[in-house]
Parts: sequence; C-alpha cells; structure tokens
Amino acid sequence: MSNRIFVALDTPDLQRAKTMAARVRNHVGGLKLGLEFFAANGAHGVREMSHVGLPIFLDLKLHDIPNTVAKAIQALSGLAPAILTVHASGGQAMMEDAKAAAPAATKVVAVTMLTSLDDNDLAATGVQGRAHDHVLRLTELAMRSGVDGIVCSGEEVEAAHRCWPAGFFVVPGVRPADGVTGDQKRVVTPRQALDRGASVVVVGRPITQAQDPDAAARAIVATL
Ligand SMILES: O=c1ccn([C@@H]2O[C@H](COP(=O)(O)O)[C@@H](O)[C@H]2O)c(=O)[nH]1
Repeated sequence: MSNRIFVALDTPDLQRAKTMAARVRNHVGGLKLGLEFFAANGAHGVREMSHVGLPIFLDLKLHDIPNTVAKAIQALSGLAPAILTVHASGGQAMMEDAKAAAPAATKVVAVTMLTSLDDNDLAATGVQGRAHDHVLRLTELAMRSGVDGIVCSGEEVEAAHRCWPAGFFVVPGVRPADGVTGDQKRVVTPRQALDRGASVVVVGRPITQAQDPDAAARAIVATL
C-alpha cells in the first residue's frame, strides 16, 4: 500500500460518507468505518462504501466472550474488510477465536489502549502503571494469540514494533503539528507515527471537519 493513511469516516450519514470518500479518495489509501457509521448503516452501508474502490477498515472494536466475537466475525465475513478490530483486553482465547473466524485476507488487529486515555485514566480503571507498559503487555498477548497486529498510539508504536517486528501496527490519534487534539490524549503527527513504525495511520476529524477536506488530506500527505 503506497498511501498508508486511512480516513476515519465517522458519521451516521451514508450520503455524507460517500461524498467525503469521493473528495479524498485520491489522497488516502483506505476508508475506516467505525461504530457510528455501522450503527446507522450496517452491512448495507459497508457494501455501499466498498464501491469507492479503496480497502475498508471495519473498526468495530469487538469485545465479548470468545464464542460471541467469533460468531459476529463470521456474520461480517461477507463484507471481507481489509482490517477488522477487536479489543486485546478481551483476552487470548477471544483473539485466537477472532482470528480463526475471520476471512484469510482480513487482518485482525487488537486495540491495546485507546488513544483517548492516559496514565490517569488507566489508574481509574484499576490498572497500575504507565500506559506504555500496559500497551506492551497487551501487544505481547496479541502476538501470542495469532492476530495480525495491534492498534496503539504513536507514543508506543516504536517499542511495540521492536517487540513484534512482523506485526501490523495501526496508529490513530494522529494530528498535524498545529492540529486540535480534542478528545485524543496520546497524540503524535502522522509523520512521527510512520517514522516510528506504524503500518497505517488513521486520520479522522483533521480531514473530515476541515473546511476543505481534500486540501487537508493533501497537506497531510505532503508531510510524509
Ligand atoms: O485507540 C483508538 C482506536 C481507534 N480510534 C478511532 O480512530 C479514529 C480517530 O479519529 P480522529 O477524528 O482522527 O480523532 C476514530 O474513528 C476512533 O474511533 C482512536 O481514535 N483511538
């Protein structure tokens, strides 16, 4: 994949997602569809977006008992997403069953610790220690379970890549140098994420909320 930016089309509005995809399709390498889009448009919406002709990243962050996650992935398999997410904190058995249930061409990647959380948020959930260490623990668990890679922030991707050289690393929570961070707490620039070992970076609002989304996407590509 020459362009390693996936644009996050976080909207419930299928027509808006199609229009945005058409505007930026020449400046990004794939489309990320998440919970907001899927809750509103379901499998039909994903099929519609696949007509754009770019790889689809289905970011549903599945997290349940192994049997339920595996059955959900089987139900989604007709959509043949290029990338599908589960939560690493669902445990090794859940990740093993998720990978076994997914089509061979789908990369199953495990979310370690959401980029909207920091050390304090982690402590509030009862987990002692730094986000960095928590991400690395979950990276090792994901590697042992046989999934294809992980989702982490640009602050951990270099260390995660060192511990799993063959892994596939998705980095969201990226912002251009002058970008608004909003609810994201562990943030780097797209360039930093790729330099540190990201396989793909996810960019949502810096493109989709820009006055001129194609110019915003082009400007990000120019920094890479
Ligand atoms: O840890 C995570 C996992 C997933 N995401 C998703 O990425 C995009 C980021 O959108 P921005 O507008 O660029 O902040 C969004 O769809 C999240 O659900 C994440 O941010 N962090």
